[in-house]
Amino acid sequence: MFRFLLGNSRWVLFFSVCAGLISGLSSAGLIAVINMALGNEKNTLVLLGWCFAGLCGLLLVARIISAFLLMRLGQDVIFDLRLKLSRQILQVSFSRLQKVGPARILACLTQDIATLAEAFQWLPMLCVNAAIILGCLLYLGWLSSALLILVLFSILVGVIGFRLIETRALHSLTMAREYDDALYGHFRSLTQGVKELKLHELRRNAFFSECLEADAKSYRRQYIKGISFYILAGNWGNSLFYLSIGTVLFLLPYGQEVIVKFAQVVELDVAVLPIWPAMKPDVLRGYCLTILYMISPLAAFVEGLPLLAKGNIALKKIEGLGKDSREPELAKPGESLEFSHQVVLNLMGVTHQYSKEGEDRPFTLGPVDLTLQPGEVVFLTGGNGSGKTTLALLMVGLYMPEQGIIRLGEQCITKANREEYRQQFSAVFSDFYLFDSLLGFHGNELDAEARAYLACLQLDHKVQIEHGEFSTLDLSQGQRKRLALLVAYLEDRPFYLFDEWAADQDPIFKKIFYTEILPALKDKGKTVIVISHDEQYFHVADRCFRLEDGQLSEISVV
Ligand SMILES: Nc1ncnc2c1ncn2[C@@H]1O[C@H](COP(=O)(O)OP(=O)(O)OP(=O)(O)O)[C@@H](O)[C@H]1O
Repeated sequence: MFRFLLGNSRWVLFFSVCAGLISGLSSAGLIAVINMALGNEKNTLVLLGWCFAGLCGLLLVARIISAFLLMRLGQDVIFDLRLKLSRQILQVSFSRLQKVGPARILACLTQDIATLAEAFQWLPMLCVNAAIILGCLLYLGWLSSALLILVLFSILVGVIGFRLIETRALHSLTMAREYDDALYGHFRSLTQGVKELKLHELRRNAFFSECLEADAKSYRRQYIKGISFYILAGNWGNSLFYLSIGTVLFLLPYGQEVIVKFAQVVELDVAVLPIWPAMKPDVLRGYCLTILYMISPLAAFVEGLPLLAKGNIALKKIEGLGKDSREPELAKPGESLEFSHQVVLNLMGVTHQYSKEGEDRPFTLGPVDLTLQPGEVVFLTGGNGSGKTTLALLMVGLYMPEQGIIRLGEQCITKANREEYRQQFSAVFSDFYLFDSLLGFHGNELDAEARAYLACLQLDHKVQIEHGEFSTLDLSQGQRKRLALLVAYLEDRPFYLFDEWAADQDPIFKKIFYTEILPALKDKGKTVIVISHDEQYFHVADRCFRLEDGQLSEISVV
């Protein structure tokens, strides 16, 4: 995580770490002053008092600066990450996005970024506590090098033990995070499939116990395991410090006596023994004070480590998603090309294949050869799973042909102009999405124009439009589709695609769609592709095509 922060804003990190270090050193200075004041005469107390006040001030300012800078940095990074990830998702190809899956994307955008935010919030305290510990160690070294070695040894043993336990903790927390993805998938099913779940008790019970509860339990088990290891590791580190105080206070004097006696027996000069600290009372008092002072920042430091670990796991997940969805497909400025209106759309030998693991015969669409003239209304029919939507996605540029070429007028569609190409299409898919306002539209006449279309679509008694915002989206499926058609009208593009648009309409409006709306679009010179099963209206089409197992053939319209 530090590496990540370093890559994002090294100077802010540098200043905040410096401020953190100053605060830590001031803390150590405070202990030194307290220790001196405890053992000193009254005449030096004034000077020590001033030192104490100065250090308190410095400590306060340095802590505030360090915490503020790190908090700012953390929030800036999260802001950038949120936007970067969302931008990347908007730029990546549709097929890749389908492979990544909505549950994983949602889990990253909500859960992982929130976890990272939590870890960043804790980061300032981590730095301040680390600095206090460092300052205390420096003071210990100044008091007695032997005591410093003893404490460093305790820390080393503590760190080795901690790392050994932490490996297991990290493994469990990583596993817990994997269950999060699965849980997000179940939460989607819970909200989107609520009708089906409510209607079928056995399905509801099975979904609850076999999917939701099972994965929630696995998550809980792994999480508890991970955090328990951290609790164990943290207390192990803490107890080592008490052990080192006990050693110095109670064992060393006794050990000292033993060694002195032993030196006398073997006639050895005690002074030549290499590390033999002269344990003066003020050194001992300073040592105990410092260790006791260190214990709470150390405990806070250790308590925050699981948060840091979870932050790291979240960061890896976000980076993983970023990597899996990295595929800059927008054309660089200057590369995209303008298309002229009223041009021929040509699909030449276009294919697309879905391959799934374990599937013996993957679905293949094509090769498709199709030419659409401006102002032509073309119907596309075929059985379920025959490839109609796949062909539609290829036509509108959401899928890239694996083989073959798409030409619009004189231009072949490539990566460089695909974004521009897609802007030639207005589409209402069978799984369309409605935004609650007319995003991306401007102009003073927008509301008036939209209201006129609302009246045409017989929606004006249900929905109002004010400043480009729909008054409600709580409509029937057929009404929502009419609203989606309104948005497509406003887009006013050369190509229109309707994927089973009429399927949810009543017979009266179905008739209006086929006999009034489609001809009106044709009269305006639009090329219209209609996926439909309404054979009674096939005569409206200029040409009609059928798809069977991915193979396209023209059929008679009468
Ligand atoms: N994202 C996907 N990943 C893998 N296979 C897919 C995917 N989408 C569709 N398929 C497969 O491709 C085939 C064609 O699907 P498509 O949605 O194009 O059919 P369709 O003719 O529109 O069907 P329907 O009339 O039921 O909407 C199907 O066999 C389907 O299983």
